[in-house]
Amino acid sequence: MDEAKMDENEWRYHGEGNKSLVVAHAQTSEETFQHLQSIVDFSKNVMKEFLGENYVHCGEVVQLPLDFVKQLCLKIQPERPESRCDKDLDTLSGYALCLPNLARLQTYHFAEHRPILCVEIKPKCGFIPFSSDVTHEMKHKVCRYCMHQHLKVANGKWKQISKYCPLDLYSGNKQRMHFALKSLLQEAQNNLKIFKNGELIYGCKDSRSPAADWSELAHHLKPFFFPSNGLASGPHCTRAVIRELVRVITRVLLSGSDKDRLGTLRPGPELQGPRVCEASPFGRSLRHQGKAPLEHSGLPKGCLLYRTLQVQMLDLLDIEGLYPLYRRVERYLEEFPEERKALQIDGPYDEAFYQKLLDLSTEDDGTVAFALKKVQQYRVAMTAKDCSIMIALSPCLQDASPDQRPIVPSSRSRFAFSVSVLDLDLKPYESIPHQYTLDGKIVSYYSKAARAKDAAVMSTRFKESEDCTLVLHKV
Ligand SMILES: O=P(O)(O)O[C@@H]1[C@@H](OP(=O)(O)O)[C@H](OP(=O)(O)O)[C@H](O)[C@H](OP(=O)(O)O)[C@H]1OP(=O)(O)O
Ligand SMILES: Nc1ncnc2c1ncn2[C@@H]1O[C@H](COP(=O)(O)OP(=O)(O)OP(=O)(O)O)[C@@H](O)[C@H]1O
Repeated sequence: MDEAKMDENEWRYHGEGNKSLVVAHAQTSEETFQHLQSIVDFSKNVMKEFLGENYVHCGEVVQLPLDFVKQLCLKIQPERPESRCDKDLDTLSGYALCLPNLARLQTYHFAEHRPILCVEIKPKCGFIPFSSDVTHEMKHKVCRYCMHQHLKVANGKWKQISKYCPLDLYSGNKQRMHFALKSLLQEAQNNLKIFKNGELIYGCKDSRSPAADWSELAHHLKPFFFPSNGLASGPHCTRAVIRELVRVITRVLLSGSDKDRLGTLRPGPELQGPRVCEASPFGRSLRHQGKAPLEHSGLPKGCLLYRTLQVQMLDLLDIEGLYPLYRRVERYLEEFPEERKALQIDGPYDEAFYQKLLDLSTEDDGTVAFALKKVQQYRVAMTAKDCSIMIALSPCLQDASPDQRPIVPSSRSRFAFSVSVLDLDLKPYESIPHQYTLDGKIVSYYSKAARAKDAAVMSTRFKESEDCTLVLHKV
């Protein structure tokens, strides 16, 4: 074992069974501090540059008294979902990341006494890979999210397949975006949460969570969207409130000015792959109706969805093209382990790190430098594929004087709003082999499921056609 870990003060009691006593090695406080600081640096020097400063809140590393941390952990333990309780909280280092509460307005602090609605969306990957390294034809037709749904349901992570498809949300087409948001509202999984005054009122924790209740949600939302009229309750009211919510969120998602400092990625890789996922029920229903190819109005360049998609598309090679490059870096590190620091694999995530990400060339000159650049771009892209968007909305009075604050109107009210991104810690280098294996599993499971479905459709058709089979006997 590593000599550096031979200090008994860094070990602590973990648990014991009949035969074994388990002690666990704790990271030193210094390591924890460095790790948290690298998250802040990455947000500040990379994500803020790419996504724009209005959307990214980097936070800061703070030191807390250990007693306070211990008491806090005990206090919140009963509220943690069971599925997360296998992860221990760090109660030893005394360091934590302090972030603003993004469920509140980030633009308008003096309105904090006003009620706040916050919608959190984890949109996932918004494009279909166009890389020529992709070997599975299915990956050029169906997006990863839609394929992954089948595996997640089979594994019991979620109860049923969602109709949400990220390509609909990222389309910039209002109709498709409405469909995507409604689908999220039907089957929130871990892609949608709604908070009222900071308290979670909608969204599920795991597959055991009760089914979504729209009328209860509408009851919470009604005062925001229909503040002064006595819109009756019942299904009509529920539909009206949900419709307003979907429209307002769509408007906010399409907002954002080109004038905000745009990341240097612009004009960045243009969307090359298909713009519609074959598994999206929206696309399928249009195809069945024999309607023309879907209109793609595109996202306005200033909006957060556009910027996030640009960063996601730093994954130009797909995991299939990336994995051999990762192996190249690995072989180099096996030979020269001391080079890990110089390669900046674990940071520092500084200006130099950011600058290297901007080179989008895909011409492989066989060097470790090329492989490393693509690996780092892939890690950044994966981070953007897994981040969440927080939209905070607070009603403003009809007669409030117009100023610089962004305002979104709904049919009966107006909201001051802010949009922020969260969960921007860079995906670890070590997770690349896992990504590669998972990708294979997702595609092969989906292909099997799709084949089984095709077979079922064929057999129904066959049965239907049996009704009018003519059996001709030889004479
Ligand atoms: O691989 P995916 O697409 O399933 O994404 C994982 C997420 O699952 P999801 O598909 O959103 O339900 C997963 O979400 P949950 O923890 O399951 O809610 C994590 O965000 C995970 O990131 P990390 O490994 O914790 O840094 C995510 O892993 P990464 O692939 O981003 O590393
Ligand atoms: N600054 C914040 N303000 C308000 N809520 C937050 C903030 N940061 C995190 N949250 C809430 O906590 C949840 C978990 O945070 P986060 O996604 O950063 O954790 P994670 O462990 O990185 O998650 P993942 O499993 O997606 O990797 C978020 O979905 C959000 O609801």
